[in-house]
Amino acid sequence: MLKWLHSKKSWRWGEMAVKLDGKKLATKVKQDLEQKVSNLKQKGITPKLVVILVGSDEASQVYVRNKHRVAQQIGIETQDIRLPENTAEIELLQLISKLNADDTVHGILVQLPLPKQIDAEQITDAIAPAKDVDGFHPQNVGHLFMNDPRSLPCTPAGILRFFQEYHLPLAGKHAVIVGRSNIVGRPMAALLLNHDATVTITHSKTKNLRQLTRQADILIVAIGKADFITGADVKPGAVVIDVGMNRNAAGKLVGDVAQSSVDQVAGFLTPVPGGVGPMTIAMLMEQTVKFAERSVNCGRKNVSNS
Ligand SMILES: Nc1nc2c(c(=O)[nH]1)N[C@@H](CN(C=O)c1ccc(C(=O)N[C@@H](CCC(=O)O)C(=O)O)cc1)CN2
Ligand SMILES: [Mg+2]
Repeated sequence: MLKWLHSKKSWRWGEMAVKLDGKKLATKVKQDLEQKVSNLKQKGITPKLVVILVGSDEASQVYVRNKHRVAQQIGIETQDIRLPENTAEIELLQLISKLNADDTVHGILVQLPLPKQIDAEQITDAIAPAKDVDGFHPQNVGHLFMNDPRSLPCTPAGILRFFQEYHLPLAGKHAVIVGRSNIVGRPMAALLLNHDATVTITHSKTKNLRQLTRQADILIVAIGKADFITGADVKPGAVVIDVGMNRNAAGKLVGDVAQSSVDQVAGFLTPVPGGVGPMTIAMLMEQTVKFAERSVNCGRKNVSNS
């Protein structure tokens, strides 16, 4: 654990929130992974991640490019599969089936969102649970909810890592999650529950939502609305995690939290950009390396390197 990451300082009234630095933490995770990848390569295994992008969504292209860049920095082999916007669901299913059977591939990721003719649920169901680096397969979701996680969705995993690295306690704390998506809100709730937090999930139909957020020791906001949470909605000293990524009128990337007002009230706060986002990609790399390590333990070698 690196000393510079975690502040032992406790928050006091009138102080600005301590920034939870996702860029720094992601750098540390990636450095640790470089060593693990090098160890694997000595055993004849090169971790391999396949990323599939269907269509030409601009933001997705940026995220996918970043995934390949970070993987290559660490020494993970990647395969970049681009399919046209009008790809039929069956074509994607056939591709996944081939990749499931390929022993050189440790992780398969289909970038979301998908074009409307493709049912994302059919696709996540088709990826072999042992290669599901996104943790979206129902089997992996079930294991997570039974407190026996096999593969974690990357954004919640990255959020959990902040708590661990900054020594922020979870047991007995009241965590309020704003948003109930399959990618963030629901798995986040399971993960926090597994760490003994008391969890409330809120969403668009929740009555008196702001009364709940004001009671939160830990507030996780993933609702997709700029400035949805302000300082008035936050308990003094709370840990606030901003998962939002919205473009404001000036085209600037902003979260779901009004950062300048929440900064005055919260004890700890993730910035946007540079908070949760970089950790999502770091966790994807960690999961890919874990799957490759697991393949060693199962006696499955990476054929191209063995
Ligand atoms: N199959 C998946 N699809 C999607 C996921 C996912 O986890 N699996 N999550 C998001 C997109 N995403 C990764 O895929 C992602 C989004 C943003 C970032 C990030 O680092 N953001 C930066 C800012 C980037 C910018 O300037 O635009 C930050 O917050 O600092 C990483 C990953 C939906 N799809
Ligand atoms: Mg299904």
